Amino acid sequence: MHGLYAITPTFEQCASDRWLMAQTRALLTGGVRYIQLRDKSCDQPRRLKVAKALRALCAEHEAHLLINDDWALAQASGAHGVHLGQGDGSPADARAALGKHALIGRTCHDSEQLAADAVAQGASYLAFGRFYPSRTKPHARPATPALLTRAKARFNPPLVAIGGVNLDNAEPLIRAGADALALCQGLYGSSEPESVARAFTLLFSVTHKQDTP
Ligand SMILES: Cc1ncc(COP(=O)(O)OP(=O)(O)O)c(N)n1
Ligand SMILES: Cc1nc(C(=O)O)sc1CCOP(=O)(O)O
Repeated sequence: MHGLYAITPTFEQCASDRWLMAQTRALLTGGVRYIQLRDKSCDQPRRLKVAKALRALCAEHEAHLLINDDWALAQASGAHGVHLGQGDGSPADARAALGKHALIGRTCHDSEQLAADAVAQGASYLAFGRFYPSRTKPHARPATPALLTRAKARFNPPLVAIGGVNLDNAEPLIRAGADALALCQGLYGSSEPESVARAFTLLFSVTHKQDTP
């Protein structure tokens, strides 16, 4: 896993499902490789309908769909995987349900111990954050880029950095060891989503080139 990872606004925050699809299409065209459906509603029929539509859009762009919190919805919609917070059940159970190829992400906040637990339970990637103040999740626990560097040296799975990331503050996270950057506001909040996604793709490639001896 590497590159740009877009997290949808909740249904409550979306102007409409049509808007969500149009914005997602633009982000995928701009180079986003992973989409996470993050919705907190109990509207199961709508959640399934949107998940299936996002799954089809991702297929058109050879991108991956993950579902936040809910591996049963991932299974029902044919998504590629699930993102699990600390209260969302174990990666091992999700792996048993979704199979060996599923992408299973785990929130590790600012903790190497949580990351070690996630690795032991078969997580596909480790998510650390938040790195900057986040309007999407104002009370998220702060983490620092130095944690990414330590985690890079210690763990094999890819590292995802999340929280308040934008084009102006992303570079130190890539340099510190983030394989992927996960953003909600910085991508879905943009009036020019395709251009912003392209600019991130360029930033990844320039930063990696500069870091290669
Ligand atoms: C890539 C990524 N990292 C962290 C989170 C946070 O997930 P979680 O701890 O489950 O919190 P909520 O998203 O459910 O509020 C994430 N969603 N994605
Ligand atoms: C969903 C989420 N989880 C976080 C964590 O630190 O665990 S920060 C966050 C919000 C990400 O959205 P934005 O890019 O708009 O800040």
